[in-house]
Amino acid sequence: MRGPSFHPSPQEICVRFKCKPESPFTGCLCVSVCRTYSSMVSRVEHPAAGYKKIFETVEELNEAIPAEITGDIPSWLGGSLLRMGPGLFEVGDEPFHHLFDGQALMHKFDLKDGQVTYFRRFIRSDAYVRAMTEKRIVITEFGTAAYPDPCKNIFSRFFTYCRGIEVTDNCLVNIYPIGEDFYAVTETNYITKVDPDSLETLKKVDLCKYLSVNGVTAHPHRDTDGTVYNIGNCFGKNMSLAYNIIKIPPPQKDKSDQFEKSQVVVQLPSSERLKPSYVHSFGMTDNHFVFVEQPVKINLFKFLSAWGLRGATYMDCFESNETMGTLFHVATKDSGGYLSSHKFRTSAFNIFHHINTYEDEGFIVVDVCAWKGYDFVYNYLYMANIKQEWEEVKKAAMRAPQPEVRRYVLPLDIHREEQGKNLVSLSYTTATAVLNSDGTIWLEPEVLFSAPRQAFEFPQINYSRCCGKKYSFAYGLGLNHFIPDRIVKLNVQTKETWVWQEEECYPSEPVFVPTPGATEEDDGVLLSVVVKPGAERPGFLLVLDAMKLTELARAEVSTIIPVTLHGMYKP
Ligand SMILES: CCCCCCCCCCCCCCCC(=O)OC/C=C(C)/C=C/C=C(C)/C=C/C1=C(C)CCCC1(C)C
Ligand SMILES: [Fe+2]
Repeated sequence: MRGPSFHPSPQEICVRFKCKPESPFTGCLCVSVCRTYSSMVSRVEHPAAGYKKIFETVEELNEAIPAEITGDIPSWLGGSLLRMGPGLFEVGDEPFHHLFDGQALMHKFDLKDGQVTYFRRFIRSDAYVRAMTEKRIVITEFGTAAYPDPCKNIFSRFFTYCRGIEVTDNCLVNIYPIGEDFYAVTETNYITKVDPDSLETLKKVDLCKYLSVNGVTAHPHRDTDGTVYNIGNCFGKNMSLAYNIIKIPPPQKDKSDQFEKSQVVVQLPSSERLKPSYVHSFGMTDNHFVFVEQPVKINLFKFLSAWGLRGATYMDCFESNETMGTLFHVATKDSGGYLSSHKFRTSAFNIFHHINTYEDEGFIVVDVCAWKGYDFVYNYLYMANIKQEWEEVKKAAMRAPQPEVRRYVLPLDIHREEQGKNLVSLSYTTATAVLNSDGTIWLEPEVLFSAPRQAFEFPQINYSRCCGKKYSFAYGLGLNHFIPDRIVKLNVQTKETWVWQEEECYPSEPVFVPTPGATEEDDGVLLSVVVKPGAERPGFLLVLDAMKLTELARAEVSTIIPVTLHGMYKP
């Protein structure tokens, strides 16, 4: 299998060994050893279906375990890679059905003095603790319904329903700092304070106590002073619907509670009554917020009524709007003004991750990981889909929306007399924006990367240097029919790509860590947790040179590490 799978295509050369494509695919150095090549497109097949292992339950660890290192870890790299993901995929004989349901497991690779250790603990959320105590799924998760306790009599079961549904606090999606504290998060109103050293669960915080939001994304933005911005749905009084952008200030001199000082800074109206769009991330430049209102909708009527129904889940409340296309909203950051005078529109796509957003010569450039069409991508992420045999996995992904990295360009200064013309005059992009007679602006993107069923997802950038600024490099996880099987670097200016890939290896989102004092944007390393199921030590922390995407080191442990979604590096 290995030869054909890893050989470069005729347009590519192997960056490590400079092998040229040969026909047939044999006898080339890169066939047996090359792990890096200069194309994004994967031709790797997974007939052994080793990826199933990353979706299986593991036990937490009582103490950190040592890793065996090969290669050289840069001496300046001392800190912790913290990551979140599902780690318990069933409770007794009750399975969690969706990828985003498993109970939150927090992972930590510690790097210190050339040594690496690995540790993991489950978050003691109410969802987890009660599942462990009652030995059943007690709290409804994203795609799995909790059923009432069969031991309770009919009256107490009735009252359980009448109390309404308990919103999940299963913080499996991400971890980030607020002030000096660290929070594991999902997308509901509950975030969980954790100790990043011991991985202990410290405190559950209900954001509804402080802010008018029903939940916030797991992808906040952070200013250099530590101010945290985020966006969430708000189902207000009289069913008024909005997307609220919130601001949590940095630690206060008087040590007062930051949450007490948090506030809604911008309110963006929902384009459809009773049906706000699902929001997973947003863009932030030095002066603006950008929110993309996608055709994946939360039907509030279903949301409020479905909870009374036996077996309903969050997934049951989503629906697609087949006619609205996709809307871009822009708001100013400082004065909290909403630029409502212009409506930016384009055709339908799903969006989960913004890559970066910046201002240039009076335009806002918005780079995103897009999935074409209005069909909800999460419909394809049920465990029953992604744990199938490889041929079935591929068949299911054929029907799903197709991924593409896109650049949209929004003009800020618009004049009525410019109707029908392309308003984008940036020299380096083919993206267009045309003013219509009804005052709306129709956007067409520039495609930065596209290959059938090969996604560039879970994007990362050199955040501290480039967030909100013109930049060159994005790093991402390559999904092959939804299976994560490579790490990719994309030059968003030239569209050049680099790939790290190894047979039977399943990596995670690559986290960029800059070299101290670096002058180049891509001077640093990428950290990714990789699973290699058949290996003697099947889990490892991979350290890549972010410039060349070549391996610097790996630190292997003798345990499988289940799939992780997002995380951070704590220096
Ligand atoms: C790492 C490899 C994974 C392998 C396959 C991945 C394929 C991915 C393809 C697309 C990219 C998608 C990225 C999504 C990443 C992610 O982490 O998503 C997790 C999201 C979760 C768990 C969302 C939970 C949201 C909830 C519980 C929302 C609840 C609510 C409503 C639905 C409406 C009312 C408000 C409320 C309660 C907040
Ligand atoms: Fe995400």
